Amino acid sequence: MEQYVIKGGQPLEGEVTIAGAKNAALGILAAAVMTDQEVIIENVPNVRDTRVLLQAIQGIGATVRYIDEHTVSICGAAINPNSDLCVDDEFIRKIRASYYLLGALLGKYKHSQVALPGGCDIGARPIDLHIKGFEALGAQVDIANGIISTHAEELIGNHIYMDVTSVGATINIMMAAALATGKTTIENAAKEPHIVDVANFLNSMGANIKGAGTDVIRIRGVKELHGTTYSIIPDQIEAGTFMVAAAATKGDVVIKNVIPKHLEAITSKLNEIGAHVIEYDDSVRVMSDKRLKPTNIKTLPYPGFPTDMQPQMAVTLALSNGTSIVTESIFENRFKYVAELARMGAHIRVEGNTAIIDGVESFSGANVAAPDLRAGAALVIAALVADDFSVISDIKYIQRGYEKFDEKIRGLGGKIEKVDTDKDIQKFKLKIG
Ligand SMILES: CC(=O)N[C@H]1[C@@H](OP(=O)(O)OP(=O)(O)OC[C@H]2O[C@@H](n3ccc(=O)[nH]c3=O)[C@H](O)[C@@H]2O)O[C@H](CO)[C@@H](O)[C@@H]1O
Ligand SMILES: C=C(OP(=O)(O)O)C(=O)O
Repeated sequence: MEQYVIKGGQPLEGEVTIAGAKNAALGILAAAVMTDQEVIIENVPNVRDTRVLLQAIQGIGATVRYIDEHTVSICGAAINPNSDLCVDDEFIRKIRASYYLLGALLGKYKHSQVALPGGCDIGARPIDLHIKGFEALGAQVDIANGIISTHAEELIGNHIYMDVTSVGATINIMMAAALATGKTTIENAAKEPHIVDVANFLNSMGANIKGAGTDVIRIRGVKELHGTTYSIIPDQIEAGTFMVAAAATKGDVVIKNVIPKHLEAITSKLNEIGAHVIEYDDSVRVMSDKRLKPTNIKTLPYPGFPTDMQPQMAVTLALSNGTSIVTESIFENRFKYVAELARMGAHIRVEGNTAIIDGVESFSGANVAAPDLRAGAALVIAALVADDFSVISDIKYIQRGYEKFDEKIRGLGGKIEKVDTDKDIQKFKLKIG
């Protein structure tokens, strides 16, 4: 089983290039099957979730071809509309974004079947808003034997109000409505950068979507979509993770291929706690040379502080010179890293959706397990700061969303290696000393 072994204490220094956004890629790859023409998608992050989704897309009959490591060609022409279009296997059940195939296939073929989604175990994660959205467009939705099925004679545009802001439901409804008859309005839509990216992608295929990035999205259905070439935006969360890692290790890192506007919530918190962030056109530089200050954080939908950055920032605050309060308002089970971090000497108390963090001067290396994707990344940051060696197991979660994470950290001087066996761990320890 792959693990990371890390020797902490080295400030991260140098330059790192950020991959395409996982959460935009997942929507865009699914939406690519909505035309029979070839779609070429550039800047696709080569992570486990995108590979699993591409396999599923191939599984329903589409032609999928890697042009290079980050460029994928998808052609839906060979999909048989009369097949059951059923997407289900042990891998697809583990990812969240499998549900985008529900909206994409429903829009194009007026029916779809997908296994109930998985994704990180960070809360109950219901899909009622997706279902209500499809039903509002005239689809019948059923769940049986772990499969969600949709079916419609015709999809008809409607006015949809979402009582909870949901990234997934906004994207799913947008995809289905793009090929519905008439006009759909989504009110209280999510505004994350990946919503805008999926909308821009669909528009580049001939869809008519306006207002993405605001809380009212208006979609005028079109008869069909056509092929396109499209480049995915940089990953806001991967960039934020390296920003926080630079600050936590008292390093100096230039993070390249980013959209600084998407990072504002993270930049402003890092500046507030005493790190120094400089923004350039498509990069940011994060520097820190002293112990950081505490602060309070509340996760919120974009443009608020992203829940996907909460664990990484909490690790940084756990090393600050005071008490911080972190409130998680999106997912009810996103503090699972706290027990692991305690093994490294962190002082964090969780009460409901709040973590009270009393900063400590340093962490000590420990053997810990990644409970989910971002918590895993947070534990890597903690290990990069800790005295001595740490071993992080269950890195399969981290690999869901970070491309070449260990390689990129090594490029910044971090002492990390991906290993398989205890013998490899001993070898690393002897090498690093
Ligand atoms: C693949 C992907 O893009 N995942 C991201 C997406 O997840 P995901 O799309 O699952 O997250 P949502 O934005 O839908 O969830 C936000 C909140 O709405 C609730 N909700 C959601 C749908 C629904 O039908 N009913 C309902 O009550 C959820 O339980 C949660 O409390 O956005 C999250 C919030 O930014 C991120 O943490 C995830 O990284
Ligand atoms: C929670 C995440 O992903 P998913 O929604 O795919 O589980 C994430 O990217 O942090």
